[in-house]
Amino acid sequence: LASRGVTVHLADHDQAQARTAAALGAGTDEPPEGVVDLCVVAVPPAHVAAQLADAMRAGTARAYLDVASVKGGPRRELEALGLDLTSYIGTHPMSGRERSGPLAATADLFEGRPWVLTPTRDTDTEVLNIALELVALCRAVPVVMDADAHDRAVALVSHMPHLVSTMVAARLENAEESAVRLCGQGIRDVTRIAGSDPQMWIDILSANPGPVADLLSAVAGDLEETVRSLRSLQSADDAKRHEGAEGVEAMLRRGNAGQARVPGKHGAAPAAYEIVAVLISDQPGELARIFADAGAAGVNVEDVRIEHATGQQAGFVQLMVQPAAAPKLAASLRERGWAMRQ
Ligand SMILES: NC(=O)c1ccc[n+]([C@@H]2O[C@H](COP(=O)([O-])OP(=O)(O)OC[C@H]3O[C@@H](n4cnc5c(N)ncnc54)[C@H](O)[C@@H]3O)[C@@H](O)[C@H]2O)c1
Ligand SMILES: O=C(O)C(=O)C[C@]1(C(=O)O)C=C[C@@H](O)C=C1
Repeated sequence: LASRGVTVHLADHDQAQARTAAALGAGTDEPPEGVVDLCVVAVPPAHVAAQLADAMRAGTARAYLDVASVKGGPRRELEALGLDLTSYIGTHPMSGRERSGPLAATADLFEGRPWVLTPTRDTDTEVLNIALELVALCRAVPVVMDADAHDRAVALVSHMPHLVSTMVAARLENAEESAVRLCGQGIRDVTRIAGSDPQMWIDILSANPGPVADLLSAVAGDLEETVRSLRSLQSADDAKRHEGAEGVEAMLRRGNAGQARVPGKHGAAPAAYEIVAVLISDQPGELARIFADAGAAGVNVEDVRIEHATGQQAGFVQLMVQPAAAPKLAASLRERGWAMRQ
Protein backbone atom coordinates (compact mmCIF):
# COMPACT_ATOMS: atom_id res chain seq x y z
CA LEU A 1 0.00 0.00 0.00
CA ALA A 2 2.81 2.37 0.94
CA SER A 3 4.45 1.83 -2.45
CA ARG A 4 1.16 2.75 -4.13
CA GLY A 5 0.98 6.09 -2.37
CA VAL A 6 -1.32 5.18 0.52
CA THR A 7 -0.44 6.70 3.91
CA VAL A 8 -0.14 3.74 6.29
CA HIS A 9 0.00 4.06 10.10
CA LEU A 10 1.35 0.93 11.80
CA ALA A 11 0.47 -0.11 15.37
CA ASP A 12 1.27 -3.31 17.24
CA HIS A 13 1.11 -4.27 20.90
CA ASP A 14 4.81 -5.06 20.47
CA GLN A 15 6.16 -1.64 19.46
CA ALA A 16 9.35 -3.18 18.05
CA GLN A 17 7.32 -4.96 15.36
CA ALA A 18 5.69 -1.71 14.17
CA ARG A 19 9.08 0.03 14.23
CA THR A 20 10.65 -2.74 12.15
CA ALA A 21 7.80 -2.66 9.64
CA ALA A 22 8.14 1.13 9.37
CA ALA A 23 11.91 0.81 8.87
CA LEU A 24 11.21 -1.63 6.02
CA GLY A 25 9.14 1.03 4.28
CA ALA A 26 5.65 -0.25 5.19
CA GLY A 27 4.49 3.10 6.62
CA THR A 28 4.93 5.17 9.76
CA ASP A 29 4.67 4.00 13.37
CA GLU A 30 3.34 7.45 14.34
CA PRO A 31 -0.40 7.43 15.20
CA PRO A 32 -2.73 9.19 12.73
CA GLU A 33 -3.89 12.71 13.58
CA GLY A 34 -7.53 12.27 12.70
CA VAL A 35 -9.97 9.60 11.60
CA VAL A 36 -8.48 7.33 8.90
CA ASP A 37 -10.31 5.84 5.89
CA LEU A 38 -9.69 2.22 6.79
CA CYS A 39 -8.45 0.30 9.83
CA VAL A 40 -6.97 -3.12 8.94
CA VAL A 41 -6.69 -5.51 11.88
CA ALA A 42 -4.05 -8.22 11.30
CA VAL A 43 -3.61 -9.91 14.69
CA PRO A 44 -3.97 -13.60 15.65
CA PRO A 45 -7.61 -14.74 15.21
CA ALA A 46 -8.34 -14.99 18.97
CA HIS A 47 -7.58 -11.26 19.41
CA VAL A 48 -9.38 -9.94 16.33
CA ALA A 49 -12.74 -9.10 17.92
CA ALA A 50 -11.23 -7.36 20.97
CA GLN A 51 -8.83 -5.37 18.80
CA LEU A 52 -11.59 -4.32 16.39
CA ALA A 53 -13.87 -3.39 19.29
CA ASP A 54 -11.15 -1.14 20.78
CA ALA A 55 -10.55 0.55 17.40
CA MET A 56 -14.28 1.03 16.77
CA ARG A 57 -14.94 2.46 20.23
CA ALA A 58 -12.03 4.88 19.74
CA GLY A 59 -13.57 5.98 16.39
CA THR A 60 -10.28 5.26 14.63
CA ALA A 61 -11.63 4.88 11.08
CA ARG A 62 -14.55 5.19 8.69
CA ALA A 63 -14.30 1.49 7.78
CA TYR A 64 -12.86 -1.55 9.54
CA LEU A 65 -11.73 -4.93 8.32
CA ASP A 66 -9.75 -7.91 9.58
CA VAL A 67 -7.71 -10.46 7.64
CA ALA A 68 -8.04 -13.45 9.99
CA SER A 69 -7.94 -16.97 8.50
CA VAL A 70 -11.37 -17.78 9.99
CA LYS A 71 -14.46 -15.63 9.56
CA GLY A 72 -17.48 -17.09 11.40
CA GLY A 73 -16.02 -16.95 14.94
CA PRO A 74 -14.70 -13.36 14.91
CA ARG A 75 -18.02 -12.12 13.43
CA ARG A 76 -20.05 -13.86 16.16
CA GLU A 77 -17.73 -12.47 18.85
CA LEU A 78 -18.21 -8.96 17.46
CA GLU A 79 -21.99 -9.44 17.36
CA ALA A 80 -21.92 -10.61 21.01
CA LEU A 81 -20.09 -7.39 21.93
CA GLY A 82 -23.12 -5.47 20.63
CA LEU A 83 -21.13 -3.28 18.22
CA ASP A 84 -22.60 -1.54 15.18
CA LEU A 85 -21.15 -3.68 12.37
CA THR A 86 -22.25 -1.57 9.40
CA SER A 87 -18.69 -0.18 9.13
CA TYR A 88 -17.06 -3.64 9.39
CA ILE A 89 -16.28 -6.30 6.81
CA GLY A 90 -14.54 -9.62 7.50
CA THR A 91 -11.92 -10.52 4.87
CA HIS A 92 -9.23 -13.13 4.23
CA PRO A 93 -6.40 -12.89 1.71
CA MET A 94 -5.57 -16.43 0.54
CA SER A 95 -1.84 -16.00 0.69
CA GLY A 96 0.59 -16.05 3.55
CA ARG A 97 3.91 -17.13 4.94
CA GLU A 98 4.94 -19.87 7.31
CA ARG A 99 7.00 -17.28 9.22
CA SER A 100 5.66 -14.46 11.38
CA GLY A 101 6.54 -10.81 11.77
CA PRO A 102 7.50 -7.90 9.49
CA LEU A 103 10.80 -9.49 8.39
CA ALA A 104 8.82 -12.31 6.76
CA ALA A 105 6.59 -9.85 4.87
CA THR A 106 6.79 -9.26 1.13
CA ALA A 107 5.08 -6.41 -0.73
CA ASP A 108 3.78 -8.63 -3.54
CA LEU A 109 2.37 -11.41 -1.32
CA PHE A 110 -1.25 -10.97 -2.43
CA GLU A 111 -0.70 -10.37 -6.14
CA GLY A 112 -3.00 -12.56 -8.23
CA ARG A 113 -4.32 -14.41 -5.13
CA PRO A 114 -7.96 -14.68 -4.07
CA TRP A 115 -8.98 -12.29 -1.28
CA VAL A 116 -12.27 -13.30 0.32
CA LEU A 117 -14.74 -10.60 1.38
CA THR A 118 -17.67 -11.56 3.62
CA PRO A 119 -20.16 -8.65 3.55
CA THR A 120 -23.56 -9.15 5.19
CA ARG A 121 -26.87 -7.39 4.58
CA ASP A 122 -25.77 -4.83 7.23
CA THR A 123 -22.45 -3.90 5.58
CA ASP A 124 -22.39 -0.33 4.20
CA THR A 125 -21.79 -0.22 0.44
CA GLU A 126 -19.10 2.40 1.07
CA VAL A 127 -17.27 -0.07 3.37
CA LEU A 128 -17.45 -2.85 0.77
CA ASN A 129 -16.09 -0.40 -1.82
CA ILE A 130 -13.15 0.59 0.41
CA ALA A 131 -12.36 -3.12 0.94
CA LEU A 132 -12.52 -3.69 -2.83
CA GLU A 133 -10.13 -0.79 -3.33
CA LEU A 134 -7.69 -2.32 -0.83
CA VAL A 135 -7.85 -5.66 -2.67
CA ALA A 136 -7.29 -3.93 -6.01
CA LEU A 137 -4.31 -1.93 -4.64
CA CYS A 138 -2.75 -5.22 -3.47
CA ARG A 139 -3.47 -6.63 -6.96
CA ALA A 140 -5.44 -9.51 -5.46
CA VAL A 141 -8.64 -11.04 -6.84
CA PRO A 142 -11.80 -10.32 -4.77
CA VAL A 143 -14.10 -13.26 -3.96
CA VAL A 144 -17.36 -12.55 -2.11
CA MET A 145 -18.57 -15.33 0.23
CA ASP A 146 -20.66 -15.99 3.29
CA ALA A 147 -18.49 -16.25 6.45
CA ASP A 148 -19.49 -19.83 7.33
CA ALA A 149 -19.18 -21.03 3.71
CA HIS A 150 -15.68 -19.49 3.73
CA ASP A 151 -14.76 -21.45 6.87
CA ARG A 152 -15.94 -24.73 5.31
CA ALA A 153 -13.96 -23.97 2.13
CA VAL A 154 -10.71 -23.12 3.92
CA ALA A 155 -11.06 -26.29 6.03
CA LEU A 156 -10.55 -28.12 2.71
CA VAL A 157 -7.94 -25.94 1.01
CA SER A 158 -5.92 -24.67 3.97
CA HIS A 159 -6.64 -26.08 7.45
CA MET A 160 -6.75 -29.84 6.74
CA PRO A 161 -3.70 -29.57 4.39
CA HIS A 162 -1.85 -27.73 7.16
CA LEU A 163 -2.38 -30.66 9.53
CA VAL A 164 -1.46 -33.25 6.91
CA SER A 165 1.76 -31.32 6.15
CA THR A 166 2.45 -31.20 9.89
CA MET A 167 1.98 -34.94 10.25
CA VAL A 168 4.34 -35.70 7.38
CA ALA A 169 6.93 -33.33 8.92
CA ALA A 170 6.44 -34.92 12.35
CA ARG A 171 7.71 -38.26 10.91
CA LEU A 172 11.09 -36.55 10.49
CA GLU A 173 11.41 -35.47 14.13
CA ASN A 174 13.23 -38.59 15.32
CA ALA A 175 14.32 -39.94 11.95
CA GLU A 176 17.91 -41.00 11.28
CA GLU A 177 20.13 -38.13 10.13
CA SER A 178 21.30 -40.33 7.24
CA ALA A 179 17.71 -40.32 5.93
CA VAL A 180 16.89 -36.66 6.64
CA ARG A 181 19.96 -35.39 4.75
CA LEU A 182 18.44 -36.80 1.56
CA CYS A 183 15.44 -34.44 1.68
CA GLY A 184 14.70 -33.25 -1.85
CA GLN A 185 12.18 -30.83 -3.31
CA GLY A 186 9.16 -33.14 -2.84
CA ILE A 187 9.28 -33.16 0.94
CA ARG A 188 10.16 -29.46 1.03
CA ASP A 189 6.97 -28.72 -0.94
CA VAL A 190 4.86 -30.94 1.31
CA THR A 191 6.24 -29.71 4.66
CA ARG A 192 6.92 -25.96 4.21
CA ILE A 193 3.80 -24.84 6.04
CA ALA A 194 4.58 -27.19 8.95
CA GLY A 195 7.11 -24.53 10.00
CA SER A 196 4.29 -22.12 11.00
CA ASP A 197 3.66 -20.66 14.46
CA PRO A 198 1.71 -23.30 16.50
CA GLN A 199 -0.10 -20.64 18.57
CA MET A 200 -1.54 -19.01 15.43
CA TRP A 201 -2.74 -22.40 14.18
CA ILE A 202 -4.28 -23.34 17.54
CA ASP A 203 -6.36 -20.15 17.16
CA ILE A 204 -7.31 -21.02 13.57
CA LEU A 205 -8.20 -24.66 14.25
CA SER A 206 -10.09 -23.80 17.46
CA ALA A 207 -12.35 -21.57 15.36
CA ASN A 208 -13.04 -24.29 12.74
CA PRO A 209 -12.71 -27.72 14.43
CA GLY A 210 -15.78 -29.52 13.01
CA PRO A 211 -15.19 -29.13 9.25
CA VAL A 212 -11.46 -29.87 9.71
CA ALA A 213 -12.18 -33.04 11.75
CA ASP A 214 -14.63 -34.28 9.07
CA LEU A 215 -12.03 -33.81 6.32
CA LEU A 216 -9.21 -35.36 8.33
CA SER A 217 -11.42 -38.36 8.99
CA ALA A 218 -11.91 -38.75 5.21
CA VAL A 219 -8.12 -38.56 4.79
CA ALA A 220 -7.78 -41.26 7.48
CA GLY A 221 -10.11 -43.45 5.37
CA ASP A 222 -7.84 -42.98 2.32
CA LEU A 223 -4.80 -43.76 4.47
CA GLU A 224 -6.32 -47.01 5.72
CA GLU A 225 -7.26 -48.04 2.20
CA THR A 226 -3.77 -47.26 0.90
CA VAL A 227 -2.13 -49.18 3.77
CA ARG A 228 -4.32 -52.19 2.85
CA SER A 229 -3.25 -51.93 -0.81
CA LEU A 230 0.43 -51.72 0.15
CA ARG A 231 0.08 -54.78 2.43
CA SER A 232 -1.47 -56.64 -0.52
CA LEU A 233 1.53 -55.62 -2.64
CA GLN A 234 3.76 -57.40 -0.09
CA SER A 235 1.85 -60.67 -0.58
CA ALA A 236 3.35 -63.74 -2.27
CA ASP A 237 0.02 -64.27 -4.04
CA ASP A 238 -0.15 -62.81 -7.60
CA ALA A 239 -3.85 -61.97 -7.51
CA LYS A 240 -3.45 -60.15 -4.20
CA ARG A 241 -0.46 -58.18 -5.51
CA HIS A 242 -2.48 -57.21 -8.58
CA GLU A 243 -5.32 -56.02 -6.34
CA GLY A 244 -2.83 -54.00 -4.25
CA ALA A 245 -1.34 -52.33 -7.33
CA GLU A 246 -4.82 -51.42 -8.57
CA GLY A 247 -5.66 -49.87 -5.20
CA VAL A 248 -2.49 -47.78 -5.14
CA GLU A 249 -2.99 -46.72 -8.75
CA ALA A 250 -6.58 -45.65 -8.08
CA MET A 251 -5.35 -43.46 -5.19
CA LEU A 252 -2.58 -41.91 -7.30
CA ARG A 253 -5.04 -41.17 -10.12
CA ARG A 254 -7.49 -39.54 -7.71
CA GLY A 255 -4.55 -37.39 -6.57
CA ASN A 256 -3.80 -36.39 -10.18
CA ALA A 257 -7.43 -35.42 -10.68
CA GLY A 258 -7.51 -33.29 -7.52
CA GLN A 259 -4.16 -31.65 -8.25
CA ALA A 260 -5.34 -30.69 -11.75
CA ARG A 261 -8.09 -28.63 -10.13
CA VAL A 262 -5.68 -26.40 -8.21
CA PRO A 263 -5.94 -23.01 -9.94
CA GLY A 264 -2.83 -21.43 -11.41
CA LYS A 265 -1.95 -17.71 -11.60
CA HIS A 266 -4.91 -15.31 -11.23
CA GLY A 267 -7.31 -18.18 -10.58
CA ALA A 268 -6.99 -19.46 -14.16
CA ALA A 269 -6.56 -23.14 -15.03
CA PRO A 270 -2.96 -24.30 -14.56
CA ALA A 271 -1.02 -23.69 -17.74
CA ALA A 272 1.10 -26.50 -19.12
CA TYR A 273 4.54 -24.86 -19.14
CA GLU A 274 7.77 -26.49 -20.14
CA ILE A 275 10.62 -26.33 -17.64
CA VAL A 276 14.10 -25.21 -18.65
CA ALA A 277 16.41 -26.06 -15.71
CA VAL A 278 19.62 -24.05 -15.38
CA LEU A 279 22.45 -24.60 -12.90
CA ILE A 280 23.26 -21.50 -10.85
CA SER A 281 25.74 -20.82 -8.07
CA ASP A 282 24.68 -19.00 -4.88
CA GLN A 283 26.31 -15.76 -6.07
CA PRO A 284 24.57 -12.39 -5.79
CA GLY A 285 23.16 -11.31 -9.13
CA GLU A 286 22.95 -14.80 -10.69
CA LEU A 287 19.17 -14.67 -10.92
CA ALA A 288 19.15 -11.19 -12.39
CA ARG A 289 21.70 -12.32 -14.98
CA ILE A 290 19.66 -15.34 -15.99
CA PHE A 291 16.47 -13.28 -16.35
CA ALA A 292 18.33 -10.72 -18.45
CA ASP A 293 19.63 -13.52 -20.69
CA ALA A 294 16.13 -15.02 -21.01
CA GLY A 295 14.86 -11.55 -21.95
CA ALA A 296 17.63 -11.18 -24.53
CA ALA A 297 16.52 -14.50 -26.02
CA GLY A 298 13.06 -12.92 -26.45
CA VAL A 299 11.40 -15.48 -24.14
CA ASN A 300 8.79 -14.63 -21.52
CA VAL A 301 9.40 -16.48 -18.22
CA GLU A 302 5.94 -17.40 -16.90
CA ASP A 303 6.96 -18.80 -13.51
CA VAL A 304 10.13 -19.66 -11.62
CA ARG A 305 11.15 -22.23 -9.02
CA ILE A 306 14.49 -22.59 -7.31
CA GLU A 307 15.83 -25.95 -6.15
CA HIS A 308 18.74 -25.70 -3.71
CA ALA A 309 21.16 -28.60 -3.55
CA THR A 310 21.84 -29.70 0.06
CA GLY A 311 25.26 -28.71 1.37
CA GLN A 312 26.32 -27.01 -1.88
CA GLN A 313 26.60 -23.40 -2.95
CA ALA A 314 24.55 -24.19 -6.05
CA GLY A 315 21.09 -25.04 -7.21
CA PHE A 316 18.81 -25.28 -10.22
CA VAL A 317 16.54 -22.51 -11.43
CA GLN A 318 13.49 -23.93 -13.17
CA LEU A 319 12.32 -21.40 -15.74
CA MET A 320 8.75 -22.17 -16.79
CA VAL A 321 7.96 -21.05 -20.33
CA GLN A 322 5.47 -21.71 -23.11
CA PRO A 323 6.37 -25.12 -24.63
CA ALA A 324 7.12 -23.60 -28.04
CA ALA A 325 9.70 -21.23 -26.50
CA ALA A 326 11.63 -23.86 -24.48
CA PRO A 327 14.09 -25.10 -27.18
CA LYS A 328 14.95 -21.51 -28.19
CA LEU A 329 15.55 -20.50 -24.54
CA ALA A 330 17.68 -23.59 -23.79
CA ALA A 331 19.82 -23.03 -26.90
CA SER A 332 20.28 -19.34 -26.21
CA LEU A 333 21.23 -19.89 -22.54
CA ARG A 334 23.67 -22.66 -23.47
CA GLU A 335 25.27 -20.30 -25.98
CA ARG A 336 25.69 -17.71 -23.24
CA GLY A 337 27.57 -20.24 -21.08
CA TRP A 338 24.88 -21.51 -18.72
CA ALA A 339 24.93 -25.20 -17.71
CA MET A 340 21.58 -26.85 -18.34
CA ARG A 341 19.99 -29.94 -16.86
CA GLN A 342 19.14 -32.37 -19.65
N1 LIG B 1 0.42 -15.94 7.76
C1 LIG B 1 -0.50 -16.30 6.95
O1 LIG B 1 -0.28 -17.18 6.19
C2 LIG B 1 -1.84 -15.61 6.94
C3 LIG B 1 -2.53 -15.52 5.72
C4 LIG B 1 -3.78 -14.89 5.71
C5 LIG B 1 -4.30 -14.38 6.89
N2 LIG B 1 -3.60 -14.50 8.05
C6 LIG B 1 -4.19 -13.94 9.26
O2 LIG B 1 -3.55 -12.69 9.49
C7 LIG B 1 -3.49 -12.42 10.87
C8 LIG B 1 -2.07 -12.07 11.23
O3 LIG B 1 -1.24 -13.16 10.87
P1 LIG B 1 0.30 -12.95 10.50
O4 LIG B 1 0.75 -14.19 9.83
O5 LIG B 1 0.48 -11.64 9.86
O6 LIG B 1 0.95 -12.96 11.94
P2 LIG B 1 2.20 -12.19 12.53
O7 LIG B 1 2.60 -12.96 13.75
O8 LIG B 1 3.21 -11.93 11.48
O9 LIG B 1 1.58 -10.79 12.96
C9 LIG B 1 0.68 -10.67 13.99
C10 LIG B 1 1.02 -9.41 14.75
O10 LIG B 1 -0.01 -9.17 15.69
C11 LIG B 1 0.57 -8.66 16.88
N3 LIG B 1 -0.38 -8.87 17.95
C12 LIG B 1 -0.71 -10.01 18.57
N4 LIG B 1 -1.68 -9.81 19.45
C13 LIG B 1 -1.99 -8.50 19.37
C14 LIG B 1 -2.94 -7.70 20.03
N5 LIG B 1 -3.76 -8.20 20.91
N6 LIG B 1 -2.97 -6.38 19.70
C15 LIG B 1 -2.14 -5.86 18.76
N7 LIG B 1 -1.22 -6.58 18.11
C16 LIG B 1 -1.16 -7.90 18.41
C17 LIG B 1 1.87 -9.41 17.01
O11 LIG B 1 2.80 -8.72 17.84
C18 LIG B 1 2.33 -9.51 15.56
O12 LIG B 1 3.14 -8.43 15.19
C19 LIG B 1 -4.05 -13.64 11.57
O13 LIG B 1 -5.39 -13.39 11.94
C20 LIG B 1 -3.98 -14.74 10.52
O14 LIG B 1 -4.99 -15.70 10.71
C21 LIG B 1 -2.36 -15.06 8.08
O1 LIG C 1 1.71 -20.37 2.28
C1 LIG C 1 1.69 -20.10 3.48
O2 LIG C 1 2.72 -20.05 4.16
C2 LIG C 1 0.41 -19.81 4.14
O3 LIG C 1 0.42 -19.46 5.27
C3 LIG C 1 -0.77 -19.93 3.33
C4 LIG C 1 -2.19 -20.01 3.85
C5 LIG C 1 -2.82 -21.15 3.01
O4 LIG C 1 -3.21 -22.16 3.61
O5 LIG C 1 -2.90 -21.01 1.80
C6 LIG C 1 -2.29 -20.27 5.28
C7 LIG C 1 -3.20 -19.69 6.08
C8 LIG C 1 -3.83 -18.43 5.70
O6 LIG C 1 -5.07 -18.26 6.26
C9 LIG C 1 -3.81 -18.18 4.27
C10 LIG C 1 -2.87 -18.75 3.50
